[in-house]
Amino acid sequence: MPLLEIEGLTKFYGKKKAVDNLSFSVEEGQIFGFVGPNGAGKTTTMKIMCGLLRADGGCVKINGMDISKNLSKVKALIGYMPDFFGVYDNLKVNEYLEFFAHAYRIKGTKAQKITDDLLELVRLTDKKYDFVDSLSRGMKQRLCLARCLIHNPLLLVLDEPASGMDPQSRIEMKEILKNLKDMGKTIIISSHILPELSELCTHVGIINQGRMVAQGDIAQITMLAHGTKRIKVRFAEDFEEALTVFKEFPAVSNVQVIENGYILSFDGDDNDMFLLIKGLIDRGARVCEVGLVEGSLEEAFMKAIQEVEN
Ligand SMILES: Nc1ncnc2c1ncn2[C@@H]1O[C@H](COP(=O)(O)OP(=O)(O)OP(=O)(O)O)[C@@H](O)[C@H]1O
Repeated sequence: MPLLEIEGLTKFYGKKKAVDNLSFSVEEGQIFGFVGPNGAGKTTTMKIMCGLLRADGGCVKINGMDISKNLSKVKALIGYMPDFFGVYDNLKVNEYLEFFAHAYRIKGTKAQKITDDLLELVRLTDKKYDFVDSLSRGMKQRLCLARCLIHNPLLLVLDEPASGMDPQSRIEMKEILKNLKDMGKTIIISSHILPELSELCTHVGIINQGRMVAQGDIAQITMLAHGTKRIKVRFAEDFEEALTVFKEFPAVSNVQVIENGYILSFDGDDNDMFLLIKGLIDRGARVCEVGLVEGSLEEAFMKAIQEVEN
């Protein structure tokens, strides 16, 4: 059973259809990138899945429970980070986290221990006694992330967690999200910053005009851009004979030269890949790297969006 299951979700604002018959699911342990242009319907979908907005049609299930029938139980399973951070006059960082801990009925030394652990996780331990409003935007967003984790939720829903951050803060946020991934958290993260998502996410859903236009794991989404997988093969030293070997394999096309290697389109299965690597080694190649080319998520995104618009 998937941790999150969305089926036929629809939401209107007046006559405007913001979410249009949207369906997707997220399994435990996945990091699901929710990608789309401005106004695509990401925030609306995330708010519905966290029980903050009511849908006009369709259904959201968390851990098999229908959110419309089990709102308080489901809310306890989710940590939601909105795309804005409020103003907190005269509240210090530790007071802020303890305040939210109390809201979850976590009190006393337990609340203090959770505060300390979370501040360490989001790298704000040295800001513990600073006023929240004195923090930089990046620090506030990290604090907001810590707040979402107080009740140890099963599912984290993060709406543009790195928006408006400088490059350094974005890197810090990405490192923290990687830590959460390593801890086995299931995360849905919306973003415009596609290349960053490709490093972090295991799966991606591309949304446009309220509809899911493409979804799959990173390899499937990357394939969208080229029609096939893009593979990088590198050798310990220059190996020009590779071009002859590639010609013997119909699965290989579109070969591009890089330093000590090649990037190629590969339309084959694991056995074809084994035979290709074996073929190269048998001809004397010192193969030192074979891997999927990432970073073409941007192209897949543009392609998916264009296909819908045409
Ligand atoms: N409260 C509202 N009232 C009316 N229309 C709204 C409201 N909230 C969102 N919309 C509209 O619904 C559509 C989807 O908005 P939503 O904020 O969900 O998109 P988004 O993908 O999160 O966009 P962004 O990346 O800009 O945050 C947009 O056309 C938006 O203008």
